[in-house]
Amino acid sequence: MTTLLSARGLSLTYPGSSAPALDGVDLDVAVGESVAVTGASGSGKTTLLHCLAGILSPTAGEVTVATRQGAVALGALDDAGRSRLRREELGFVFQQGLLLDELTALENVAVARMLVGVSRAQAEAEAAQQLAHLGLAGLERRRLGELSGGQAQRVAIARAHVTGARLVFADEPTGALDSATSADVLDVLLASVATGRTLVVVTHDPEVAARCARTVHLRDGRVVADTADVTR
Ligand SMILES: Nc1ncnc2c1ncn2[C@@H]1O[C@H](COP(=O)(O)OP(=O)(O)OP(=O)(O)O)[C@@H](O)[C@H]1O
Repeated sequence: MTTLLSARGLSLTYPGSSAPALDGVDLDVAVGESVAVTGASGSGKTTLLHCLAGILSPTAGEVTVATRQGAVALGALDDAGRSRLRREELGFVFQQGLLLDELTALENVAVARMLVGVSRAQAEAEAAQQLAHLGLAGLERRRLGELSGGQAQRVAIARAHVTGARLVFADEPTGALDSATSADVLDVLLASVATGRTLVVVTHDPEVAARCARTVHLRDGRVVADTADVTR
């Protein structure tokens, strides 16, 4: 097992809060795993995802990511370094947020490559290829608002994948979708796991969790169950 992501003793207390949102989480994620993070509302799922991805800095503990340049401790990076690591190494699929309604599908995907210095022409060529791969050929010039929820999530996945990210974080990626469209979006995410990507997905949806190889369950900011403990 090759570890891609490792968290040790992760704790985070938000300013002004008396209770920790995360309380001593240890987690190792191996290359090629699909991990569902579940738990009741307020149990710390999104906070954990954001700490694992370097969006939030924990109050205590450390996250290490195996990048293409070797192992990197997120705590050793400054804000700019963490932003760069996110752009170059990680993919994000959130329920809403990263995509811009006023841009076309193609532009929304291409921007992820342009942010790392790739020319517009090259970025758009790569974006078109990624969109076609995810079944969106012919819709490249549609603005996001002209796509269905499921199509928009495919654009988000294309954006996460176009960078070559090996590690994809998804936060309630099917939260706004009906069950047939949810299953379809999950098919796309899991197909990418079958080709070697690693997926960490925060979800309330038991069907999403059931289709992931592993479930990590949080309560009050702690891991209280991890199916890897049973299967390893
Ligand atoms: N920016 C913030 N400032 C203060 N407290 C916060 C902030 N974000 C989250 N919290 C608190 O931290 C705890 C964990 O929140 P978090 O969003 O991680 O939970 P969650 O499991 O993702 O919840 P949900 O399923 O409702 O999205 C909650 O008690 C929440 O109220």
